[in-house]
Amino acid sequence: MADIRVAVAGAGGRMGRTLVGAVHRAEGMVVSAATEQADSGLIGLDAGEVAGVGKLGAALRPDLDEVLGEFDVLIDFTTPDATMHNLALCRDARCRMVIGTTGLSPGQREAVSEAAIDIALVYAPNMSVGVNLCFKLLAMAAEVMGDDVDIEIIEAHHRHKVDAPSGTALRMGEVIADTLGRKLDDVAVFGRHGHTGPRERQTIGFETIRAGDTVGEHSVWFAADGERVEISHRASNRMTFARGAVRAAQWIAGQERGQFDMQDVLGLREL
Ligand SMILES: NC(=O)C1=CN([C@@H]2O[C@H](COP(=O)(O)OP(=O)(O)OC[C@H]3O[C@@H](n4cnc5c(N)ncnc54)[C@H](OP(=O)(O)O)[C@@H]3O)[C@@H](O)[C@H]2O)C=CC1
Ligand SMILES: O=C(O)C1=N[C@H](C(=O)O)C[C@H](O)C1
Repeated sequence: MADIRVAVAGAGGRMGRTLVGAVHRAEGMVVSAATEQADSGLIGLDAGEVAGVGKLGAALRPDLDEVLGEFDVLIDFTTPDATMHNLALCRDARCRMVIGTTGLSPGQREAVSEAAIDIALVYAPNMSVGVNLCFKLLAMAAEVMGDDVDIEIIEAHHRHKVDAPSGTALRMGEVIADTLGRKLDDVAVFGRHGHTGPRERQTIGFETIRAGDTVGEHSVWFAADGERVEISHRASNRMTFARGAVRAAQWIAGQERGQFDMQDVLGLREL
């Protein structure tokens, strides 16, 4: 079987460089194209050299439309606007996508779902196996502990992160709210300050820490009187996300159309 040709969007970024390395090392896959922001000083450089894995023959281009036809799957960990631009191009060209970008607005999430009418894509705020296992554990904890506990989601990331709470924390909130029959938009409380009054049991709280080079940490408290369950995940390097994205790219190459997430890729949906 021919190698899967992968394009990496934002290949000069923290995740982009890690993804180039992960795809390069993966069996049956090649980095065939790469993009960066149009005014980036990296334009024209080789994606492999930027990622520190040696020359790969894929120069960083300023727009995905220049490399349409040169890839089978696009892996996109960039910004919401860049992802929307690439989504439209991939939809028109019928190319598959793996989207890791977080901070999408409700309208942008809707656009992802609409594009999946025509193309196959994986869209997930966290591609690590551990976090996706945690989503299952959270549903189980919410089911068992139900309305008798206070639920708080605490996340910490590096100082460069631009969206808050993290996409993972929001997805954790959605999983818990869905399990409890609550609507996250109605019960979410984002940080607290001043005279807040006592806590309302139905709320789900979000606390955000941005500090140093923290890769990504999430902890969910189910707190009752007399005991507390904590479900926590700590990523210590970005390769854990990149390896998940590579698995997603391999998996989505076998799909024709539809929106999927890492629960599908990892076979966790029916567990
Ligand atoms: N789903 C998951 O498992 C994970 C998701 N993420 C998410 O991935 C995203 C990226 O994170 P991170 O790598 O840390 O961020 P970075 O800012 O390091 O990387 C984003 C890259 O995209 C580039 N970029 C911006 N606009 C365009 C464009 N129009 N075309 C091509 N490239 C563009 C940026 O260039 P410039 O710097 O010049 O603006 C930058 O190099 C975030 O949303 C983050 O939350 C992160 C880790 C795991
Ligand atoms: O920006 C990051 O770094 C990360 N973003 C993702 C998120 O917002 O959930 C996933 C991971 O925690 C790292």
